[in-house]
Amino acid sequence: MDRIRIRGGHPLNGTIPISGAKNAALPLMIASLLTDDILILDNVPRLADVALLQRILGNHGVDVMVPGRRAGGSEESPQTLQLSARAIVDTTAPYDLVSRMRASFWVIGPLLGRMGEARVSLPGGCAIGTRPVDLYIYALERLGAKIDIESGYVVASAKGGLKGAEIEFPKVSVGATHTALMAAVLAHGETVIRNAAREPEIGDVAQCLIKMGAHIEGVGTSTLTIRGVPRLTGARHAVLPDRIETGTYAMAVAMTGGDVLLEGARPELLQAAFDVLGQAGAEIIPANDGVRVRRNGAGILPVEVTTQPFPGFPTDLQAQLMALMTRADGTSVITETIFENRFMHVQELARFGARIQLDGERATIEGVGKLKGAPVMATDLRASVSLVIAGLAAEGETLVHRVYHLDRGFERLEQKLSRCGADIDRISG
Ligand SMILES: CC(=O)N[C@H]1[C@@H](OP(=O)(O)OP(=O)(O)OC[C@H]2O[C@@H](n3ccc(=O)[nH]c3=O)[C@H](O)[C@@H]2O)O[C@H](CO)[C@@H](O)[C@@H]1O
Ligand SMILES: C=C(OP(=O)(O)O)C(=O)O
Repeated sequence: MDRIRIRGGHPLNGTIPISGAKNAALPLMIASLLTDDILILDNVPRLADVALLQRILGNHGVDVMVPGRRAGGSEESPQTLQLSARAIVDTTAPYDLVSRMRASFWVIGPLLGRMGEARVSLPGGCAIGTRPVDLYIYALERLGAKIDIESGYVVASAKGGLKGAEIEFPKVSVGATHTALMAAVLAHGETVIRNAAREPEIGDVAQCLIKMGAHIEGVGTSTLTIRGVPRLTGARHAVLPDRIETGTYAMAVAMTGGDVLLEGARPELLQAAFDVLGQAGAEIIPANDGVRVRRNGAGILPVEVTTQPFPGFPTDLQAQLMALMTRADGTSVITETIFENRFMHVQELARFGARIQLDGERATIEGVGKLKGAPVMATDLRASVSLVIAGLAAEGETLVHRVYHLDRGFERLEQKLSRCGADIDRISG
């Protein structure tokens, strides 16, 4: 199995291109199930999750084509996918595929909306908590679906079609909002989703659905009003830039010192994270073609941060911030309120010599003068990249095992970092 080797201690300087967002590309690809026309998606990142979702969609009958590359194009150019769900041949999403990726469960909304039935395995994804699906079931039942759980599958049917309804989520959920939205666009009548998640990736999907002919009001707010239409058409849409990848590299620069342009990044997508980085002593400078992040000379200052749904500080950057705070001049407190078990990086960061104490949802991080490289391994995507950030600043060699987590969510990670001066490479096999 591949490993990433890092020899720490080099500042980062240069340009890092930001890829399309994984967490937008996945639901956008799933939206292709809603139409028998062609959906063209530009700026799709080359990630293991995207490849796996192509297989899952293929199982339902979706043809996924990668149109001929432009002259001069390469593996580094953003990818365009053409998705055609002319005929849905199977409404079952099987365990062996869905158990590997949380977002694949979201096919349940479009399958139910278009076909009136779906049989989808309960999902897997990063091991960061129990991750129940009660809110999805609540939303689909409100839309008139009959739901049963049978042998690990959610079996949903709506023979006469879904019917618009009031859906008020008791808790903010990204996936349940995506699912309710994608189910409601083809329902009869009006749906109002209250306490909807406001993550920018939901707005991106809503904008694409509008291009496909959906009627959606309130995009970007916590109340979405959807007037169902009988059919959607094809469209062309570019995936928005990845705010979590942006924040991750920003924290890497804050950790190592240096000056990097995050090309194509949109700062308004992660204002809360940039505010925290500013408090920590990094300079965040908006540029025409992205955002510059710089830390030259100054030490890293400790912070107190609580994860929240958007527009708050994202849980998907919590592990990376913790890695940064291991080197702060003082004690930081990070409170994780979204997932109850998202601290798997703590024991691995300790291998570098970090001092972190856990008390329920609170982590107290006492900054240390230096980290020392170590063999490490993480059980989820963002935790894995937090170990890369620690390794970039640690003395000596770090080996990050179980690289497949990183490949789920970070495109060409070692290339992007090595071009900015990091000593990092992949050991295959
Ligand atoms: C592919 C993707 O976009 N994944 C993101 C998505 O995950 P995901 O959509 O799984 O996260 P949710 O927003 O649904 O989860 C938020 C909280 O709601 C709880 N919950 C959720 C559904 C439900 O039916 N019942 C319930 O209790 C979860 O256990 C969690 O405590 O949003 C998370 C929160 O920003 C991010 O960390 C993930 O990267
Ligand atoms: C938790 C994540 O992914 P997933 O929801 O697919 O497990 C993530 O992107 O950080």
